[in-house]
Amino acid sequence: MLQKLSTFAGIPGPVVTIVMDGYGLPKTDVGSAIAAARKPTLDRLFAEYPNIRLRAHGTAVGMPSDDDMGNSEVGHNAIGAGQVYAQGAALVSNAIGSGDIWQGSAWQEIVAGAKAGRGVIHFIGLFSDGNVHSHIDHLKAMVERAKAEGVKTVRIHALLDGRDVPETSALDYVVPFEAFLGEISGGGFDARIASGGGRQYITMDRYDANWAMVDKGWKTHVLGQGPQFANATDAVNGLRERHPGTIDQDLPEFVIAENGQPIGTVEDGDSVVFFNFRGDRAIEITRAFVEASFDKFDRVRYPQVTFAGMLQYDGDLQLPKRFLVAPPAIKDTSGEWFSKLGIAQFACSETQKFGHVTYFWNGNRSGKFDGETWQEVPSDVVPFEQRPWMKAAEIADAMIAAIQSGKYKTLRCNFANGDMVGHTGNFEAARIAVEAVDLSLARVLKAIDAAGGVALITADHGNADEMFELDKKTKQPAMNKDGSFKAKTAHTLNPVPLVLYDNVSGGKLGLQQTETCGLSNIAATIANLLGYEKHGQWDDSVLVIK
Ligand SMILES: O=C(O)[C@H](O)COP(=O)(O)O
Ligand SMILES: [Mn+2]
Ligand SMILES: [Mn+2]
Repeated sequence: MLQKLSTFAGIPGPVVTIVMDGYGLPKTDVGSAIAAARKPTLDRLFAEYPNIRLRAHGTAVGMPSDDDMGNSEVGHNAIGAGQVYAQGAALVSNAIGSGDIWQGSAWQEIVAGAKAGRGVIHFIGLFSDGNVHSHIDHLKAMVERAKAEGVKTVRIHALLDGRDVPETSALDYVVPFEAFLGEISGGGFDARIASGGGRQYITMDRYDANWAMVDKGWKTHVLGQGPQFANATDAVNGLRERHPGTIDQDLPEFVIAENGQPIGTVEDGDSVVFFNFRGDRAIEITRAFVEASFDKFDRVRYPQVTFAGMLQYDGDLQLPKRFLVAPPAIKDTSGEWFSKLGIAQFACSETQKFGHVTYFWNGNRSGKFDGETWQEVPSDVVPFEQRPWMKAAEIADAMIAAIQSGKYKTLRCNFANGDMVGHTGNFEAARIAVEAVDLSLARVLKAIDAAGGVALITADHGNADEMFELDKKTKQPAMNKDGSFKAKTAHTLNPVPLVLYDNVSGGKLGLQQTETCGLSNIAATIANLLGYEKHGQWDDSVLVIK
């Protein structure tokens, strides 16, 4: 059990953690939608309350290197668990580096399954080096290994990124990869890209927000339905011509065909690897492949395949049963230990981030701990630049009601705006997104004051803080050929804030800035605010008790 602190009895009211998704602290205001936003409440918080910067990227959140940006999965894992675990990106690259992945039963079954059928392995996944959901080097290693093991045919179904990497960078990946596939093919081995499309258009929906995307992905990858091209390079060029101004993540589907016949439909006896390591956007398509009875859309045809995920995407639901690399086993999360103390906990977000503030927060656990209440506000199903306020007001409503109910000692929520609108690359919309969060924050803080509580206001990684690619030399926004600024849709490497909103302790509490402090220091800080020592496994608290 967590011990009581001897020096501090804890806050009388609730301790509320507010995650402003995608709200980083940039080095320069140039290109920052946050700096451009009118945000009186946030400005007041930074001017008047204790606040520090937390590391939210790279090794501080379990990524392979400090060149890797943070993301919502690893960020919420670190916040909720109070610890840093090596994450999917690092685990897969280590397993490939050591060769352990090839010895595992899942890879061997994939190869054996293909050989027992037509000799075909399909690899479906996000086609970039973003390292948030996948890495193209992992795909390359698997194609090489498949050939070495005597597999005859490889078909790749490439989801174009432009969201974790520059927004129109698809050809930077497709052209060299098609060249690589050309070189490695021959002598009875044939590896080609067979289908694909923008990741926000097909296949990679999450949290049941829009199954129609997955339906479209199935029709593209499995049934081979869609506009036909001779190869993926032609497809990207052709789709860009037909849909001017559309960025990679939103490009429609394409199918590679020969003599009018798609070259890579999925058939009985094939093997299929979904090569993303991250779970949120992998679960729905995985379900379509592994569930015998399935009612989310009409699959038309349900090929009997040997299916594996790069990781297991949901440990509780064992989805999928076959996976190439074991996910991190996250233990002793704050949710679990607060539950053991009998502390009632409330978690809320809108659909797009609901799993982040529940499942990821609790160490990739889909069930609730005793005493937890979760509330999901349904997200709009529109391009978010069209509704940048998203559901911030409704999340605030839910939080205020939960605070006023007096039932909960800790509450947490995620405002998705800075991140989801940041990913669109639309500066003006991102500015409005930040303003929407500011308005909602003001309302929640009022309710916290009335309940005698405190808030920790933070973020899981940056995004809206850099809306343009900056020129490395001039530090000014980089330009497209037509003179417009190059939009940046990806997360940033910037630190995030941690503000202690405290009108209760009379100045007794503060925050300690250290060189290494990061998201994993938040759980212990919450424990201290509740009047408890941290769990032995958690990273240190940054709370100062004067
Ligand atoms: O899935 C996405 O939308 C992006 O790749 C990463 O964003 P997230 O980590 O904030 O979800
Ligand atoms: Mn996020
Ligand atoms: Mn994001």
